[in-house]
Amino acid sequence: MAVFTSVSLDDVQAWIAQFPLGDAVALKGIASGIENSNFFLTTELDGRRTEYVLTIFENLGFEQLPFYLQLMRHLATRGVLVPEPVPTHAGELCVPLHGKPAAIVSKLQGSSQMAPGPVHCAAVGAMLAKMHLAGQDFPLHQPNLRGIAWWHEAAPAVLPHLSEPETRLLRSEIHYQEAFHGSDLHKRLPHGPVHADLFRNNVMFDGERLTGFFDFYFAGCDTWLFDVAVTVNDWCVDLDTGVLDEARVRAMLDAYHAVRPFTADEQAGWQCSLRAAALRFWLSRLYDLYRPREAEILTPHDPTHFERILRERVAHPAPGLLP
Ligand SMILES: Nc1ncnc2c1ncn2[C@@H]1O[C@H](COP(=O)(O)OP(=O)(O)OP(=O)(O)O)[C@@H](O)[C@H]1O
Ligand SMILES: N[C@@H](CCO)C(=O)O
Repeated sequence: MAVFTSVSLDDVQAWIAQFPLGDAVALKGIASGIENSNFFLTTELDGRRTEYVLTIFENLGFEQLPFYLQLMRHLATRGVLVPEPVPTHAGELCVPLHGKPAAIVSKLQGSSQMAPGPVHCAAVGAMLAKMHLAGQDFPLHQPNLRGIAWWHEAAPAVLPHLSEPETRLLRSEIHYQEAFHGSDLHKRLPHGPVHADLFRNNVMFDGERLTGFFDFYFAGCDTWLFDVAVTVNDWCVDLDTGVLDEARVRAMLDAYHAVRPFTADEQAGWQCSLRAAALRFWLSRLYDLYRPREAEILTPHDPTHFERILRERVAHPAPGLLP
């Protein structure tokens, strides 16, 4: 989206007094993204101009936001490259603007790399491992809100819209994942705060230099392996076929492993996790496509892309976690 809530520079000039950022001197709506209203905000303090991102949360409430914003802050202070939320004079990371929760975070340099090569995948893998380790002592807990409990809620809403082969695939995969999620193996997988949506459009690069992960608003606690699987399923696929590109997979996994070595249990759970990650986005895209909407205008993402990826992961084993 873009901008659901319209905000003028005048509105922000009064509002920004609660932050230690000086004056607001420019505000520009950002025309991508589908969840929130985002703006580039320029402030001036002691003659120095700095750019930030102002986000107005359209669907998230004040009760969920501390997990995301505190997590970003926790990670930033441990050297993980993520936007750092700016606290108000009173120490709040999130305050109302036009009646909705809003936050100011630091602006990452660069742009998204939408045609990544092995060098980009290696940088993402290494930073992801660093992020998982840095999140280990994060004190807040929130489940992955798009995890298996949500799959059980969402499936009945989309099933009436599906063809016979789609219905069979969805039912059988949920059944398969219930067994995996209920297994002792799954309980032994290392877990903690995960990004859970680390797609190409949620990472910034300046050339080959990774400048940060952003859009933490699907983060939650889950297995680290699930996060790796979500990331591989987006960064390392041929977008037309869903087939994994071995060179990119190896680059990402080897770089991750060099920072945080995979366990034997993770090797055993890898193929199941790739399927879980494909199912999660197939289902959320179906749900966004079919659920009744109010006045909201959205261009839903294509669910068939993740149906193809899921069928591909079921049919062919992916490259292993270790070479
Ligand atoms: N901290 C940041 N630094 C630089 N640019 C940012 C930052 N946060 C957001 N952006 C820019 O704003 C755009 C939209 O942000 P984001 O993807 O978080 O929006 P969203 O509505 O949550 O989107 P999505 O559709 O991915 O859920 C990004 O593509 C990026 O260009
Ligand atoms: N990354 C998600 C969109 C929500 O951020 C998708 O591609 O379906």
